[in-house]
Amino acid sequence: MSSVRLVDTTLRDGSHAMAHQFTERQVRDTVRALDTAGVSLIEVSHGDGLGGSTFNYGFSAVDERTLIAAAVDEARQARIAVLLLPGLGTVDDLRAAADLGAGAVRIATHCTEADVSIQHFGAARELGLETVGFLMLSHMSTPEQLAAQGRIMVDAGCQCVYVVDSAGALILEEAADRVAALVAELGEQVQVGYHGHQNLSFGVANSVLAHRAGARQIDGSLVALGAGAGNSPTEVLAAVFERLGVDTGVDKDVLMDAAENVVKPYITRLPVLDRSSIVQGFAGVYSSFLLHAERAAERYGVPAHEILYRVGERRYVGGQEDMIIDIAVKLAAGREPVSPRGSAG
Ligand SMILES: CC[C@H](O)CC(=O)C(=O)O
Ligand SMILES: [Mn+2]
Repeated sequence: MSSVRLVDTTLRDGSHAMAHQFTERQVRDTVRALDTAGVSLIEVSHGDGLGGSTFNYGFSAVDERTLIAAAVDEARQARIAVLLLPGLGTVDDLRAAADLGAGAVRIATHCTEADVSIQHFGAARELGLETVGFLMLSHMSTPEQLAAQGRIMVDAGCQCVYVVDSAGALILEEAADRVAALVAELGEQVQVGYHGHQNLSFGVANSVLAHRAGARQIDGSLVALGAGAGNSPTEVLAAVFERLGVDTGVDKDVLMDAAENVVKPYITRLPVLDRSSIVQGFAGVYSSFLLHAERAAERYGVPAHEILYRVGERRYVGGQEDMIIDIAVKLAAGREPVSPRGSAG
């Protein structure tokens, strides 16, 4: 029987959808439920990773170190992972997380910038952490380019490289081909993972194809709680892989219970497939830009989906959140033509 490891990111990618307002009680309850279900890796951090609580990205309600410590305290079998974006989080942040008991780090770079992670992978291995590399906005690179970037991460100490569909833009073989290229490049040496978003509704289907192409770690979030239209729902991934006879080691019924009774009651904004999130998938926009665009839209009286179309055209990447304001200001001043396509609905 083939197998796959389901990794849960409710408490990290879900932080975007919760505007980074997770409480310690929510984190404890969610970790306990995921741990009981048998999920072996649970990610907990500000949505933008260690050190993300800033004016640019949004302040956390509770210091992420308090949340990481609470997660470690609740987990019986699961390992707690943190996310780190080099340049935002530092090696000192990583040391602090390891001191709190985090056992894994996922180091995320734009899909063409793997070299900025080299120092961080080295430090993580010295700290004895499990290491994962995130190649974000993977739709912007060809399979071959991604494979070359994955090689850089692996040579630096990464044990699993992820195809990260940050924009929820990949459709079926576009996801599978990227996974297959990484598997071909990295061989048996390390694993390959897949992180999907639901903006075009392909999160789960792409995850199945990613597994068939050789991915051995797949991300999900309970109730799909995550940026944009959310992530592939962990409880659905568990049910689908069970139907396909793929061993996940998790109990889907416990996960469904956690989704219904633990996570759904605290969600302030359910992930939805609306015009803005569909435009994100269509135009290839970083999912975490959604709330930033909605806030700018309200402040400057312009449509959020128009802002997102412009962001897609300019291929902005994580860290360029301020450009969302720039576009909104220009749209409001009539200095950005509103495309017929964008205003049709
Ligand atoms: C800001 C980091 C980002 O949310 C990582 C991620 O989950 C993605 O790129 O999809
Ligand atoms: Mn994501």
